Amino acid sequence: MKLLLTGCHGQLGFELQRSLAPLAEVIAIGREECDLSDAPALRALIQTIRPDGIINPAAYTAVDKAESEIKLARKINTDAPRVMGEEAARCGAFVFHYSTDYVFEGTGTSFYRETDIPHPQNVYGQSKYDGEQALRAACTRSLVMRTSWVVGAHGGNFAKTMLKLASERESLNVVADQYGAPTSAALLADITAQLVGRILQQGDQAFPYGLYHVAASGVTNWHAYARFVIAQAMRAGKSMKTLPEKVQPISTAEYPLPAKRPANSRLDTTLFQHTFNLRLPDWQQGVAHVLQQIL
Ligand SMILES: NC(=O)C1=CN([C@@H]2O[C@H](COP(=O)(O)OP(=O)(O)OC[C@H]3O[C@@H](n4cnc5c(N)ncnc54)[C@H](OP(=O)(O)O)[C@@H]3O)[C@@H](O)[C@H]2O)C=CC1
Ligand SMILES: Cc1cn([C@H]2C[C@H](O)[C@@H](COP(=O)(O)OP(=O)(O)O[C@H]3O[C@@H](C)C(=O)[C@@H](O)[C@H]3O)O2)c(=O)[nH]c1=O
Ligand SMILES: [Mg+2]
Repeated sequence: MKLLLTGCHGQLGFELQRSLAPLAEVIAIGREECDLSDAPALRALIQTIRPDGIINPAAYTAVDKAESEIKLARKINTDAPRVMGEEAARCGAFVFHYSTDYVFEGTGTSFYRETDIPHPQNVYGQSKYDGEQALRAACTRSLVMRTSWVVGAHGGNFAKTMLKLASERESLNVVADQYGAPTSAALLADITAQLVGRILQQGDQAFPYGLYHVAASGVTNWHAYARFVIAQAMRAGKSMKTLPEKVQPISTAEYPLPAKRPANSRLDTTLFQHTFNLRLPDWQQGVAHVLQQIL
């Protein structure tokens, strides 16, 4: 089996290179090999490689910058998945794709299910939602995993930002009214490999393609998450200028940014866990493991 893996230098792409390696021949591409905003180049590449499967963790993930780079965000997050779906359908390949909690409006406190209607509040979220739809419409053999707050040892993320800021400043202000679950890139990569392995062994006649919510279990907010990360770093012997109790809880209104974030990013993962008979560990486990690697 031959797999085409995009975004191989990103958080998730890096972990997928590891987790997919024992299963198949993996052709891992980064921006150097193919600029995903160039649809004809992407089409040509897929036609040349003729993969059995496309795994697409590549995305435009700069949430605030997307507000002013709308066209580019749409090319990468909407048009590229559409092209992948069209070309996969043509060569009989399957597509695994990732999406985000930011497709939801984020009101209330209940856990979002796959049947809830998205209502993105920012350009990134809209471009990712449109990408899910475009891919699903173009290719029935596509699996979309919506996840949240991805954290990995390789690449940029909130936890690393907090470690850096806490080593430089005496105190930090972090929003305490946005709720969700940090999900480790390694967990998503391991799950992806499990599912690819099933297709490899059993074929995909009965494989339940579709849309699933896949995030670590439990819930936190960015403020509590920041405190957790700093406390773990101190336990590992790192000196921090900001002590966990010096991380001040603030409201979203007190931290204005170009892109509006959902206050509620809770994802209900029941459908995924039941369908695939896999369990999703608590967010703390994944974050602790990432921190062990970083620290
Ligand atoms: N990060 C998060 O918190 C969350 C992410 N997701 C989704 O999960 C998936 C993986 O995210 P994550 O690994 O964190 O993302 P990263 O930002 O870490 O990685 C994305 C990768 O995509 C590549 N890329 C961006 N633009 C292009 C382009 N024009 N051509 C080729 N490659 C490009 C980047 O390359 P380069 O390094 O050169 O920029 C980067 O390697 C994405 O679909 C994302 O939307 C979902 C929920 C939360
Ligand atoms: C750095 C910093 C951020 N914040 C706030 C801003 C924001 O509301 C929240 C998170 O900040 P970030 O900019 O790191 O998070 P953001 O880039 O919005 O993270 C999102 O990325 C995309 C790709 C996704 O798909 C989402 O699931 C989510 O992970 O923390 C503070 O309150 N204080 C700070 O010092
Ligand atoms: Mg960000």
